[in-house]
Amino acid sequence: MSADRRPGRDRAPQGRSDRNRGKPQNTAKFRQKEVDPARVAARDVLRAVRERDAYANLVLPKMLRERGITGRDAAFATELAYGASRAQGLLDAVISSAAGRPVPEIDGTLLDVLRLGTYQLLRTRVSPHAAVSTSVDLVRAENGMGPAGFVNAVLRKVSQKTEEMWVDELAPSPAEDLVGYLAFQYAHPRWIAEVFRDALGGSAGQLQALLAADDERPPVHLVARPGMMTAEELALTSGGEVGRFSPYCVYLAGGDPSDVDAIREGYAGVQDEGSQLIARAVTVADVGEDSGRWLDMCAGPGGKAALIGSLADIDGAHLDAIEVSEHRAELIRKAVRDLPVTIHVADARSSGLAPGFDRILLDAPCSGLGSLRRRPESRWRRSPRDVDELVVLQKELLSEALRLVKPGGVVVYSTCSPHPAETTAVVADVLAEVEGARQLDARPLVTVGELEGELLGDGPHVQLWPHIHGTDAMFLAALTRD
Ligand SMILES: C[S@@+](CC[C@H](N)C(=O)[O-])C[C@H]1O[C@@H](n2cnc3c(N)ncnc32)[C@H](O)[C@@H]1O
Repeated sequence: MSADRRPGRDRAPQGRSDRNRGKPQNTAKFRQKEVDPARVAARDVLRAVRERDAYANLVLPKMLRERGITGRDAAFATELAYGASRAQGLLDAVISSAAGRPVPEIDGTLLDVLRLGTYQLLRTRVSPHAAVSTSVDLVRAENGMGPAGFVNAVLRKVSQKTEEMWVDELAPSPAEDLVGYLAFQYAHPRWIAEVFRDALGGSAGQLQALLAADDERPPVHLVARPGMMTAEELALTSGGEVGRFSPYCVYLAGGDPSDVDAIREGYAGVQDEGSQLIARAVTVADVGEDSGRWLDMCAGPGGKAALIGSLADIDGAHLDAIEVSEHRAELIRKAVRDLPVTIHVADARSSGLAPGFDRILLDAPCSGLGSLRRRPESRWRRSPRDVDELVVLQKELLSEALRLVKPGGVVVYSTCSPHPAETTAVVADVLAEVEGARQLDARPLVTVGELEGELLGDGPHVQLWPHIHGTDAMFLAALTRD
């Protein structure tokens, strides 16, 4: 067992000076108290993320179900686990300053609780007393009195300043390093803020609005499956509001989507409105005579394949869906049940499928920098190197898409990333290499509802943004070949 994983009671307590070691501790002051299940669950999620590289948005719902945590407790656990995961960089800087040591020198199990406590102090309306005392209770129950004293001291120090005061004290100066300041303030790694700035054309105001939107809890978007129910019906039965752009979209006001009857019955699903627009774009492009051969080249877990499959069903078309991972192919099978979709577990660069498709979606594997809101911890796990590897794959997949599409057919290239290296640069490089390939204006393909004019930019591609469109930062380009 590594030193880091040893149970707390075996360790020298952190934060106590050597002088105090071995002295009897004041047990009356720290009487054993039961900690509420929401905070325990949030602490356990942070631990799973830190120790096992788990995904918070997969671990938490399962944990809440297994422990029977519902209603307000579930909402509080979600706020704490996701909020503390998203804000990790900011929280760690504050903790490190208050503890007087770098975060890697703090025991992981204590750090999880310190992050939760600091999040409550800086970013929630929980009273400072409750934020500190429940954190101390959590640590005392598991690690003992000494570590509980350390956590108590650090959090008391954190509680002496507001978030704004900590940002002023610890962030780079906005006059000298505006991107660094904004990245710190809105809890993003600096390199990601730089990528966003470049994708936004350098505007500091836009960057601030984007980082702020990306630092919020995202709205839940539902999709009404075409041919099964309308968005109006879904809005009525779910208590949500019909979306501004996608004709299938409903904004859920709150609550758990799995409580919505239409979702349980398979008439609706959870899907970002931007993803809905991209799936729809594939089906509305002009391809001349449509023989009904449609292809989704990177289909797992099947959100867009399910929407395209529903529209193919209405149009009498058929969708082939390729996915390299068997596990994710299984998820597609569940998503497209009863729809005219054939799943192929294969590498889409060499699937063996015959060319001549009318419509192809290449929703490429990407860094996911456009959907950081939905994957709370992911911004702290990504690195610029991830992007370099993905770009090679994205270009190979797009070249293959252009080989598989019929002359005059359409290839929609999309990413849930606004990173210029994964979006415009991939398209430009492939267009330069593939003879007869051309870029189309993608804007008419997503001109729907209130989405038109300035909201669609200068073309020929379309970039959606959380702070402008309320969607994930999805990119789409439309290509064809002679
Ligand atoms: C961005 S996701 C697609 C999301 C999907 N369109 C949806 O809406 O649910 C990219 C998918 O491509 C798959 N993938 C990665 N490399 C691939 C390859 N060479 N061939 C086929 N699929 C691949 C990944 O496993 C992942 O499931």
